[in-house]
Amino acid sequence: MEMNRVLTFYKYQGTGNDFVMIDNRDNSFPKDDIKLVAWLCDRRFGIGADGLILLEEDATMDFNMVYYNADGKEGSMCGNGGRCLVAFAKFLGVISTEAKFNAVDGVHSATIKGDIVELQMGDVTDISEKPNAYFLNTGSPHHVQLVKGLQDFDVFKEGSKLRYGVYGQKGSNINFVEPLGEGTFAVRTYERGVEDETLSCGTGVTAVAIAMHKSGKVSSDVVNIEAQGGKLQVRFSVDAKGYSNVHLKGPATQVFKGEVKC
Ligand SMILES: N[C@H](CCC[C@H](N)C(=O)O)C(=O)O
Repeated sequence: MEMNRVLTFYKYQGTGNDFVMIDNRDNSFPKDDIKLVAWLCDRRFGIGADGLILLEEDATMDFNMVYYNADGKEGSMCGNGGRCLVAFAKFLGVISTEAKFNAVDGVHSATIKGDIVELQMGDVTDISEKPNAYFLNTGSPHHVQLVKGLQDFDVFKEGSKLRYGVYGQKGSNINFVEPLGEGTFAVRTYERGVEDETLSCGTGVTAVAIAMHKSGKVSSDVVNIEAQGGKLQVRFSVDAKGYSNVHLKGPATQVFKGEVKC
């Protein structure tokens, strides 16, 4: 590491899924430095986060989102990170109450009111049914499995077993779900790229809501999810082609600003 560069960063969290945010509109961030990103995300040697996100200029949209998992590698879409980035864009004065931005899986629109960010996610048409689970892509790949006794469930052990054993090197994020009552589900997620349980996963929660609707466990087009780190809401439209107009809603908060030598 260079150690003579001083990087200004902001720390954000959305239902306990936390991110280092960097304003990279001047393109000064060394984007290919996997080791640097992994170190910034390290909870003991660095700042600590589930991921790192760059806010960049975009030719046609309000901004561009670049997302890295805590392992330093560029990840697929991150729903909570996207919501936090909208809050960061508002803080920077890049947007006011509405945003349209580019991310790795395409264009997203969003609205922000106070610290509540509602983010439109991609349409979902392919949902594969497995013996006792569902697999779908909501910007990131997600395995969704119903379990009993979720609070005592060994998410790390069972999650990593499925992540590597069933989905191989490329892997998948693994969500375990338990119904809590009409239209409400508790969810715990093992995240690929973090290789651990996180307190919340936005694309995961979105996948759970859609899979629960698909399986008939909920009939409403608004689904409430209680993640370990807080509550999120998912709504969608459904027709013969699949799920569209998918929205993920919940809080996104700035925690602190800092400078790091690297
Ligand atoms: N925490 C993220 C998911 C990141 C997906 C990532 N772990 C990957 O599979 O690349 C979210 O809120 O949607």
